[in-house]
Amino acid sequence: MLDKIKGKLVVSCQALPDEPLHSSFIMGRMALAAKQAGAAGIRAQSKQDIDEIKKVVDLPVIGIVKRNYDDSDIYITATKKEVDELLTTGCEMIALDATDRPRPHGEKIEDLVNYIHENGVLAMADCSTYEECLEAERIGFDCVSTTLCGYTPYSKKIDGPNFELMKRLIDVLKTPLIAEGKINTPEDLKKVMDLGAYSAVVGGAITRPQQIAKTFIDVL
Ligand SMILES: CC(=O)N[C@H](C=O)[C@@H](O)[C@H](O)[C@H](O)COP(=O)(O)O
Repeated sequence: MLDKIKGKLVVSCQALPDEPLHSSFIMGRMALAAKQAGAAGIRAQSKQDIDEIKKVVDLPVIGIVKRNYDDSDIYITATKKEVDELLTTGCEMIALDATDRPRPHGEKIEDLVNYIHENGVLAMADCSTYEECLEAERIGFDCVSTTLCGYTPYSKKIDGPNFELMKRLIDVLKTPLIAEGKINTPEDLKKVMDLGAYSAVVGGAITRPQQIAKTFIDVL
């Protein structure tokens, strides 16, 4: 999968239950639209959505399951239960929260990564800081991403992509850096790829119409 997405765009097709497009059928059509536009991969949430997407497009999929737990703030593929759900889908890569926060039931990130690898699937680390990306590389993730930058209480919140963080990471990591999070324009995407990102994931700016409509309404 990593060869297929190198230098190319992955489109995240997600709509949670509280979003207007929440529907596996619609996520499948979003994935088809992304494929027709030339996307090299899809990032998707939930077994149901991934099963549908796999029926409609033959692109590699980064799978996640978002689920909240009472004993942890981690919600992106938090435990083995979510990994097991994803392993039934045939997704090529599983992304999981790799932030420096306790996981539900005291589960350990190293155990989850080993388990994913034992099942022949790649593992992507969704991180929020420089240090977390380095630790993810040490643990043995196949690629690391900036997905959660600005979404942990201790990471820097900015409106667009954190170019500075990406540049610092690209300079030191041997593991591919996937740029993800708040890539809101084609210019943002060009910039992260010019910095040396291995690949990039764009979500809301392509697949969340409520977010896209707001960018127009906000200028009025
Ligand atoms: C923080 C979090 O939960 N991010 C999620 C991770 O899968 C998605 O909601 C984002 O859409 C995805 O990361 C792509 O980012 P953006 O939509 O900004 O292009």
